[in-house]
Amino acid sequence: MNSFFCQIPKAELHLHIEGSLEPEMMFVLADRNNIQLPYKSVEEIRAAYNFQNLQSFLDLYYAGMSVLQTEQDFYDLTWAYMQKASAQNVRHAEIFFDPQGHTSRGVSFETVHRGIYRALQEAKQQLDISSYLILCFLRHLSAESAMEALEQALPYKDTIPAVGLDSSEVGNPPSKFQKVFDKAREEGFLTVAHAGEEGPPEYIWEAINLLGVSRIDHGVRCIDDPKLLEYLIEKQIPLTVCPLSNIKLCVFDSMAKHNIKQLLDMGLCVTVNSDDPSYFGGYVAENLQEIESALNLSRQDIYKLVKNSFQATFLSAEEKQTRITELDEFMVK
Ligand SMILES: Nc1ncnc2[nH]cnc12
Ligand SMILES: [Zn+2]
Repeated sequence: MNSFFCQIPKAELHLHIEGSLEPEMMFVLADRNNIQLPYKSVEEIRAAYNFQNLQSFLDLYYAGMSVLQTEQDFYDLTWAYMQKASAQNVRHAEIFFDPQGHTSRGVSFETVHRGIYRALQEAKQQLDISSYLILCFLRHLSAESAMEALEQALPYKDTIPAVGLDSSEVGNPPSKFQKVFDKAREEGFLTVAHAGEEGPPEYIWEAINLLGVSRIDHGVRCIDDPKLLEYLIEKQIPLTVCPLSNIKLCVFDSMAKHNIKQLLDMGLCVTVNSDDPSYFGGYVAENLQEIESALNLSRQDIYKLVKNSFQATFLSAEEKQTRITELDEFMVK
């Protein structure tokens, strides 16, 4: 790893905490909770991470989650990610969690939230990384189930500034969750949604027009709709792009064919993120390094992507500026 990509101050805005579960920890937690894994070794787990599309990944992702049972498990998972983020000079992280993936297995919302949130608070104190939590609804489940998850989150509203939408995209358009997102916005949540990862540009329009999102997660298929491109540029609606994820899930055939440089050059507010780093082979610094070499990015391109990452956060204008100043100081060193 080139140290520049580790050291440049950055924000991460698209990270599923459950997708940061490394195979080593999967074994430790399985042992601790007396769970039998269908793998004999860490190498065997990594060898299974060969995906044809989003669904083939999600099947393993939900199976992997089963080792997360106690508050301590969620704490350990989150603390491990924050240490990794600290080593890559992530200055601010906005982190997704999937409560329905846990409550459906009998783990309470409170257990999940307490473990994750405690680790985030400690990371603020000990590692000086700020963070926000984003509750994601699983779109392959019903709107009623999402509404239930929202109700469960209300007592924790002060610690969860936003809600999002993830899981199997095609066939589960944003419109399915319009009422849930209406209620979430009434309750004061900001909103984001995965859209245009595998699904069509129409889903990006729906996320904007029906769910009122502040950012689009992935969004790379906006390239198929010139009017949408124009709109995203004009409004500077950020896209949280995840290059290694897109290659592992066959959204693009190779990194050389990824459209992030094209989107950046057109003036979209694109950012680089890791999605599910343990499954896709890299955290945010590895994502930056991979696109730099495959797409011949300049230092100015990298600077712009990282600056966008701060601009696209839910931090206040003043907090954004503090971090951008730190970035500017790093660049002239
Ligand atoms: N890349 C992705 N797309 C949709 N849902 C997800 N959940 C975890 N990672 C995801
Ligand atoms: Zn994602």
